[in-house]
Parts: sequence; C-alpha cells; structure tokens
Amino acid sequence: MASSSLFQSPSSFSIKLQNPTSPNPPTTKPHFTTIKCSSTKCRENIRDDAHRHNTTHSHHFSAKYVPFNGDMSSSSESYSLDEIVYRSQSGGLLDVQHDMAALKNYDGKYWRDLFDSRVGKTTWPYGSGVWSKKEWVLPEIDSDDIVSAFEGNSNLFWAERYGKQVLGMNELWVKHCGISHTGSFKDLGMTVLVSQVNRLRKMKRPVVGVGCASTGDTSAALSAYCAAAGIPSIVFLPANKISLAQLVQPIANGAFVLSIDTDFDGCMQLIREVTAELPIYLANSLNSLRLEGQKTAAVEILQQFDWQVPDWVIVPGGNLGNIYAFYKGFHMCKELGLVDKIPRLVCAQAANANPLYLHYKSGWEEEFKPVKANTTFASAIQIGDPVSIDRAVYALKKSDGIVEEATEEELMDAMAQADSTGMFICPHTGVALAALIKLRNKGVIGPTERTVVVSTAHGLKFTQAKIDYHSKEIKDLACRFANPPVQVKADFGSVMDVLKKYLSKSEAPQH
Ligand SMILES: Cc1ncc(COP(=O)(O)O)c(C=O)c1O
Ligand SMILES: N[C@@H](CCOP(=O)(O)O)C(=O)O
Repeated sequence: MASSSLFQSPSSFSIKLQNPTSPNPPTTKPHFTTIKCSSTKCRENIRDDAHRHNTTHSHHFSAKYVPFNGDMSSSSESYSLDEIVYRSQSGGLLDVQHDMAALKNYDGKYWRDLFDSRVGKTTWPYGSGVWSKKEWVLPEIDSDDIVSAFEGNSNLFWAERYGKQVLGMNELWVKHCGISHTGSFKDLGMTVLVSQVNRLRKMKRPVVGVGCASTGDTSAALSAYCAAAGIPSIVFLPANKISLAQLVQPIANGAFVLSIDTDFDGCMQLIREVTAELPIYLANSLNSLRLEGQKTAAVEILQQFDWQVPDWVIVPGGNLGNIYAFYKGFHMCKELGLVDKIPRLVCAQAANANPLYLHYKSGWEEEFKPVKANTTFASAIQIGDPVSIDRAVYALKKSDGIVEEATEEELMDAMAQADSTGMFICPHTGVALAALIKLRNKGVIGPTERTVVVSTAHGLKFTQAKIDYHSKEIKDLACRFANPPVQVKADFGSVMDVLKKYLSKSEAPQH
C-alpha cells in the first residue's frame, strides 16, 4: 500500500515502537494480580474472594461437544469438553451443546436478572462480559482455572450523526467489540479457549502449547491470554499480509511467531496438519469452544437494549465463526425465554474475498466453492476457504439473513465517513457499514429499523490503511472523504492565511 510524504512527519506518523516504560504506574492493579485489603477484611486476591463467596450454581449445568448438524439432536456421538477433539467422526464441524433442560429450570427473568446483576462488578470471574454468562459458556470449569482480562461489556455506541446524515436512520448502533483487551472481538472467544487449556494442563493432559493461523487478531488474542497464563503460544501468520500493529502484538506477548510465505488459507491448512501431529491445541474458530465466548456479544447487545431485540445485526465475515456465534447467542436467549424473537442477521464480506456472498447469490443452491482471496484493506477477512461455512449458512437461513459485499472503494469510504463522525473504526467495520448503505439504498432496511453494526477490531490496528486513504494515493480510489493535513510554514502570517481560508468557507467541511 502507498504511503504519502504528507504523512512522513516523524513525530506524527512514526511507526517506531514507543518506549514502553510508563512514568505513571497505574494506581489500581490489573485483574490478573492481587487486590489490596479493604477496610474490614483482608482479601488476598479476587480469585480467593470468589472461592469464599461462590454462590454460583454452575455445577447444575453441563455442556459437551456434538457434531454440528444444525438441530444438533439426531446423533448419539458426543465428547466431553475435556477431550481434545475438533472434528466429528465424519470429519464435520462440532458444536458445544448445553444441557438446555437444566438451563430451562430457570425462567427468562431469572437469567436476565442474574446477568444484569453481574455487570460492572469485580467479583471473579463475573466482571467479564463473557464469564458473567458462565453458566451458558463453560458451566463446569472451576473459576480458578479461568484466564480472563475482564473482556466484553463493550460499548454499544449510538451512531447518531452517521446514522442521521449518511443513512437517514435514527436507530443506528455500533457494537464496539474491538475496544477490548487486544483490540478485537477475538478476546471473547480466546478467554474461553485458553481457560479450558489451562484446565486441561492442570489435569496433566498433553498440551504443550496452543497454536493458530491468523490474519492478525486471533494471534493477538491467543498470545495475550496464553502469556497471562504462562502457556506457550505458536502463531502462523501469512507473510506481509497483516498490519504492523497486529504483527507486533504476538511478538510482544512472547509467542513463537512463524511468518509463512502463503495466505491465511495456506496457514490454516498448515496449522490443521501440525495440530494433528503435535500436542498443540488448535485455537482457531474451527474449535467450537471459541464461539461459546463470542456468542456472549449477542446476549450483551440484548442486555444493553434492556432486553429489546434490534431488527438487524450486521457482522463482517471472514472465517465465518462469528456470524454463527451471534446467531447462537440470540437463539439461546429466545429458547430460554429472555426475549421472544431474534434479529435478522447480515453477513458482510469484502468483494475481494467473498465466497459466502457468491454462495448466497446462487440461492444457496450450488455447492459451496472456496475462492482465492484477493488483497483487501479489510485484511483480517482476506479468507477464501472459511472453515465455518456450514455454520454461517445455517445461521443465515435460520435468521432470515442476508449476505452483502463491499468493494474497496465502498468499504474505505464508509470507514472514512464513520471516522469523520467521531468513530475510529477498522476496515472490516467499513465493510459492514458499506453493506448497510447498500441495504438502505435498496429499501431492505427501513429508516426506523433498529440496526446494530458489529465493529470487530480497533481502528488503531489499521492506521496504515487510513494513512493511505487520507493521502489520496490509492490507485483507482477517489478517496472522497480524505482529509489530509495542510503543510504550512512556521510563521504567524502563513498560519493565519490558511486559517482564514479555512474559516471563510461558508460552513465547516461536512464529511
Ligand atoms: C477484525 C475482524 N473482523 C471480522 C473478522 C471475521 O470474523 P469471522 O472469521 O468469525 O467471520 C475477523 C476474523 O476473521 C477479524 O479479525
Ligand atoms: N480474522 C481471523 C482469521 C481467523 O479466524 P478464527 O476466528 O478462525 O481464528 C484472525 O484474526 O486471525
């Protein structure tokens, strides 16, 4: 990607790593370490505190792996979550099946009140947006085995200005899953997977490390959670295809990083072969444990709307685990009586990596065909052979869902326009917003329909894409919303001239 001289000021756009030594150490300690005594009693740490006050009834509940076949009822094949298994006997996907009968012993109000009562607390592990739903996630894990950074509970942002000005909508919301420990929604799934690995290692199961293929976000989450627990992590990255900010994350967290001369699909193939041979636990979303954590974002959205169901939820799709995770979270809330319907789901793909879109356009009729994914600014979804294709098709069919695609110009313009209204989103969220624009223009999504766009990663991971855009140096892109800095001499008169010119425009620039 091009980078402009406009952006080569060493202070403003340096890519050098900052000195990590902070002059101001934090006044409160992180969740991984000891908390100081309170006035009347001494709490050694929040884990010990949780032991003493463990009022949870998690032990009433259980979950197991079953073959993923949609309704999950027709097979007798099942596995304990303590087994190391990623595929069914027939080679198909697995799913985590909860004991729904046991969960149904409690009504919807009970679950709503329980989940609401845990928001914003530090009681281990419920301060996490994932573990506040522990009974629905990994009911049998000991809280002491949980590896958490109190992920989740992310901002559901009312995108008022963008919604009104760009889309004529009053009810546009952006679920900022990327404002998270490692800057993406992957934290939601990784806390679950690494916690289970922690448990397996304590049980002396043969797991020497945890590995993944990644377009940058899975690897960041895996390496951070493993580092917190002292578990070795191994990441396979496609060489030169992920952002610098994403690359440095596993490096900094001490992962064993392999930069491989292939694309994500090639890395995925390799990690599957390697984890079949070595006692390295597979951390990609092929492993259905991940989706148990990711599904809590759906529950959280309902919770944030006071258990009112939005009309639409739009999710950018790559390896396609997340769209199913959202479906599963919404569906569980309906089945257990927390809400009475589910939203319609939209999966948004980059046109340069659109195998699901092509399959959808065939009316789901033709056999699914993987594609060779082309380069896209939405680099984390540059995936041509998604492992969760069956899960995604199921989720979309069951939710009366839609698949939309966005060109590079559409996704970058959507991202820039969203940024100009106060957000700082990633290109993948740009894909989702561009899909929304198309669906609004076609009249599929109405002006008063409450719509949630899932923002999957932090914009700070993708600054180079933004620099390229605002430099207006991207081949074949008009970069309509570029806002390059103005070069000006360091004297009062020159500064006044450019300011007067700027202020004399009839109104402030509207993006
Ligand atoms: C930032 C970002 N957005 C969206 C996705 C797509 O999620 P999924 O692979 O679950 O479809 C990914 C990873 O693939 C991602 O890293
Ligand atoms: N975008 C992902 C791709 C892999 O997805 P996963 O959910 O199967 O791990 C990444 O960041 O690596």
